[in-house]
Amino acid sequence: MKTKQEILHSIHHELIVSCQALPDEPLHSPYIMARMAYAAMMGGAKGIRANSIEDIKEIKKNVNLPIIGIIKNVYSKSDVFITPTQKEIDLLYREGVDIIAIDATNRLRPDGKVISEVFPAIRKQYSDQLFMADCSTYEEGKQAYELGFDCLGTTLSGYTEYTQGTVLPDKLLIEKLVRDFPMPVIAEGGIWTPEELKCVFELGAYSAVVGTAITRPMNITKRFVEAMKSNG
Ligand SMILES: CC(=O)N[C@H](C=O)[C@@H](O)[C@H](O)[C@H](O)COP(=O)(O)O
Repeated sequence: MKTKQEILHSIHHELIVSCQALPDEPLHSPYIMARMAYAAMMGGAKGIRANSIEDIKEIKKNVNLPIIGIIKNVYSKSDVFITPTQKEIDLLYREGVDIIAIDATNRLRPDGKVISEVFPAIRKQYSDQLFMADCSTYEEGKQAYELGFDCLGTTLSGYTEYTQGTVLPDKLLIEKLVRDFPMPVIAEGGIWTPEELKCVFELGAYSAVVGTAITRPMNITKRFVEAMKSNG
């Protein structure tokens, strides 16, 4: 089994590809996500971000790369949907993923608590597990650093009510987190081009996750169609 340091080292300055398709997306299927992950590996990715136990199990059969695991679950009365409760964390831990990513925003979770109330017990219970904090702001990153997360992600910038409209990738957030916190900062969210990927690394990102631009053909098609229309 790899140590925490070995896992982090293996994704340092490397590309992680997010292979996700929710039930309402055209490619929703563990089989397809595993093929996506395999293609990403063949293309040179050094990590996979994946959602759900079903997808993770299938990806593991096909790909021998570190996995950032999440479980997206929508509960009523809460906007937190990326690994929102202890239940999803337990499932991911039992399945075994290299890094568990959790919503680390300041929003109320389905259990009525905020991350600063729930994470200390999780950190204690699963001391051998790497945790990534999916943040949307600098303050959330700071708090996650203080709470003992192992790496920070910019995943939720642009996706919380108070960050809506942020231009992605959120270069300013990446830059500030890198500057102030001596821990891996993973650039994630809205990286669409190789140039943008290069740029986030120049800003000091430890590694970067690219999802939609590689693994969501419907959205990629839309971009082409929209570009075509806007050019008359
Ligand atoms: C906000 C949210 O739900 N983000 C999710 C997090 O796991 C995924 O749907 C994204 O695809 C992933 O973050 C990668 O980002 P992008 O697809 O922009 O490269």
